[in-house]
This record gives sequence, structure tokens and C-alpha cells, in this order.
Amino acid sequence: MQQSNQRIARIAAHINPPNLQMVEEELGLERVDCRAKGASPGFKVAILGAAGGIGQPLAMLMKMNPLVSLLHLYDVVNAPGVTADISHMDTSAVVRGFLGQQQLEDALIGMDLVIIPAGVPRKPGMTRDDLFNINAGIVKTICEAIAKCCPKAIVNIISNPVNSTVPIAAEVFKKAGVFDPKRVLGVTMLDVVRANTFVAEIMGLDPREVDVPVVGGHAGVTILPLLSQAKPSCSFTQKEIDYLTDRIQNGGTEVVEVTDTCAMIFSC
Ligand SMILES: NC(=O)c1ccc[n+]([C@@H]2O[C@H](COP(=O)([O-])OP(=O)(O)OC[C@H]3O[C@@H](n4cnc5c(N)ncnc54)[C@H](O)[C@@H]3O)[C@@H](O)[C@H]2O)c1
Ligand SMILES: O=C(O)C[C@H](O)C(=O)O
Repeated sequence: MQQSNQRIARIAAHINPPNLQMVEEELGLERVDCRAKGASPGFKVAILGAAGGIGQPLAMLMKMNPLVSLLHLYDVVNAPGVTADISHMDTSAVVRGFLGQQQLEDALIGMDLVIIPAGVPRKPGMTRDDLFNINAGIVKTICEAIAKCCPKAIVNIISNPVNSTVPIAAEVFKKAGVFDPKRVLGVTMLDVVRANTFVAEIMGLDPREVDVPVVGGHAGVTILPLLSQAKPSCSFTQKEIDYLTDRIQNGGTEVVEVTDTCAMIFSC
């Protein structure tokens, strides 16, 4: 009987906390026994905005990561569906879904790493700053909950404008007395990825062998690719430097413009 309960509990571990609580009450199991699959120790990761264009593939990557033991997927829409889908992957991390602001704190308790792609993306003609009014409030609310529920977590902020949402997060954590500059990070890896790709294309190299440092922020001229520090060492003409700098700084806009064109074609 106990073994059967344990097996059922493993399945329940993939369901959201209210159901898990029901399992605890009805089957007399401790939550600690409800670790599923590999039951290995590892990082506890929450993705907030997990049902979106960034959140869903990110959830898949985290579920594939052997260092992750517990994955919490939170969104204000569609979190249960995405959670069910991701939980079927044959990797060891336990996946739990959280829907709506009333479940935000449950999604955050005990997390080591919180990744935030929650908010709206830009449309053609918009700058990332145009997202500020909506996304600043979303990030503020989320960071207040992080300060309360997992103040020691590393926080990765993807929501744009990253140049502003990171300082907002810092101010929220300072106000709550839990700010650690080493734990609050804006995600700008895309700029490095783009720099490596475009430099590799120009030089005829394998992008996996190229490493271009990019410093600064994540918008237009605040993105500073250090082409002189590229590895392997590359020599560029001024024309190439101008082309690469412009392409790297405006890579996001390049994608936004094309994505909207595709949406218009498919909706016709
Ligand atoms: N830093 C980067 O490199 C980078 C890269 C791509 C996108 N972004 C930014 O990431 C954000 C998300 O982009 P996307 O393409 O995934 O957008 P999206 O619209 O596809 O997804 C956003 C998700 O956030 C959810 N959401 C909205 N309000 C929320 C709230 N209060 N709490 C939790 N979830 C909420 C939505 O329901 C949706 O599922 C945008 O601001 C975009 O500009 C940043
Ligand atoms: O450009 C955007 O709006 C999204 C993201 O910041 C990107 O660089 O692709």
C-alpha cells in the first residue's frame, strides 16, 4: 500500500500545489516524499511568464538541464497546459505549474533561480522603452514577491526594457533589505550570440569557435560589442566594424520587424 501511495505521489508531484496538498491529506504522505523521477538534488528554478514565446522554449531547456531538480512554471495564462506538456519529457526534473497572481508566492518559495520573461514584447516601430509602462509594473510586483519568498535566489531578468527593469528590481530588493548585486542579472546573452554569429559569418568561421565580448546594456547604442577583443583575434576594416556594430545593436529590431510580417501573412 505504501509503495502504491509513493508511486501515485510521484505523479502528483507534477501537479500544482493544491492537488499535492490533497494527496498529502488523503494519502498521508509528506511532501518531501513526493519527489518525482530521478529525485536527485539540484537547482530549484522558477520561470515567470512560462507560457510565452520565450518562456516555453526556456522551460524545455530547463527541463533538459540535468542540474535542475525542480521546475516551477508560472504565468497568468496557460500555465497548466504548458506544465503538463513539459512534464512529459523524459528527464528527471519535477515540473509544477502555477496560474495567476494568487499562486505567485507558491511558485517562488524555496527557489534558487528565478527567470523572468513575463510581460509584453514589442511590435514593429516600438523601442524597448515603449514597453516600460506595462513591464515595469509586472517586474516590480514579481520582485516584491521574490523578496518575500526567496530573497536569496539568483534573479535573471529577461523582460524588456532590460536597461530599466534591472534597476527597478534592484530598487525593490534594496527597499526590502535583501539586495545583492551579484544575484540580480539582466539577460543580454542574445547580444553575445548575435555578435558571435555575425563575426563568424564575415570571417568564414564556425560560430562555436568565436567569442566576442559584449558589454553595456541591452538596447541600441548601449550594446557595445568589443570587436577588438574577439577570439580568435580578427582584423576588420572600418566598413566591417560599422556593419557589425549596427547589425549587433539592432538585431532585436531585425527580428521584431520580420516576426510581425510573418504574423500578417498568416492572418490574411
Ligand atoms: N532580454 C532578452 O534578450 C529578451 C529576448 C527576447 C524577449 N525579451 C523580452 O521578454 C519579454 C517576453 O517576450 P515574449 O516574446 O516571451 O512575449 P510573450 O507575449 O510571448 O510572452 C509573455 C508571457 O508573459 C506572461 N505575462 C504577462 N503578464 C504577466 C504577469 N503579470 N505575470 C506573469 N506572466 C505574465 C504572458 O501571459 C505571456 O505568456 C518581452 O518583454 C520581450 O521584450 C527579452
Ligand atoms: O528586441 C526585442 O524586443 C527582444 C529582445 O530584446 C531581442 O534583443 O531580441
